[in-house]
Amino acid sequence: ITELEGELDASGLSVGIVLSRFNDLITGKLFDGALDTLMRHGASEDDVTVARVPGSFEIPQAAKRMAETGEYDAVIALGAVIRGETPHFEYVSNEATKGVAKATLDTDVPIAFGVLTTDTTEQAINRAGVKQGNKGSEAAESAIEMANLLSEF
Ligand SMILES: O=c1[nH]c(NC[C@H](O)[C@H](O)[C@H](O)CO)c([N+](=O)[O-])c(=O)[nH]1
Repeated sequence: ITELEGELDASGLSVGIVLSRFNDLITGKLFDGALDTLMRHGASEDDVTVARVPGSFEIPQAAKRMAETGEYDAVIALGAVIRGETPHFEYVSNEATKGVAKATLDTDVPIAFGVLTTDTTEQAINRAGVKQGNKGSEAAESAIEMANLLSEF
C-alpha cells in the first residue's frame, strides 16, 4: 500500500494568514497560537504574511486573493463569530465557512479554517487560549500538513 501523509514540518513553507479584526481580543489570541505553531514547526517569520480584514464575512475574498497569487503554500483563515452578539450569526458564520471551503477548491491551495463559531464569548475564549486548545494553532497545523500532503501528489 502506498501511504501519503503530509509532514508537520513548516520549514521553507510560505504561509498567508487572513486575520479578522471583529472580536479582536479573541482573534488576536488565535493569531498568537497560529504563529507560535508555525514557528515551532520550523517556519520563518520572513515567510509569513498577514492580511487583516474587518470581519469574518470578508475572510473568503482575502483568502482567495492570497491563494490566487501562487505565492503561498497554505493560507490560514482566523476569525471569531459569536452568536451572543451576532443578530445575523448564521449568515456571517455560514458565509465565512462556505466561502473558505469554496476558495480552497477554486484555488487548490490549502486554506485552513480557523474561524471560531461559538454561542458565547466564554466558549470563544476557551478555544483561543490554552484550556480547550487554540483553534488558531490547530488551523496552523492543518495548513502545514495539507501543504506538505499536496506536494506529494
Ligand atoms: O467576524 C465577525 N464578524 C461579525 N460581523 C461583521 C461581518 O463579518 C462583516 O465584517 C460586516 O458585516 C461588514 O461586511 C460578527 N458579528 O456581526 O457579531 C462576529 O461575531 N464576528
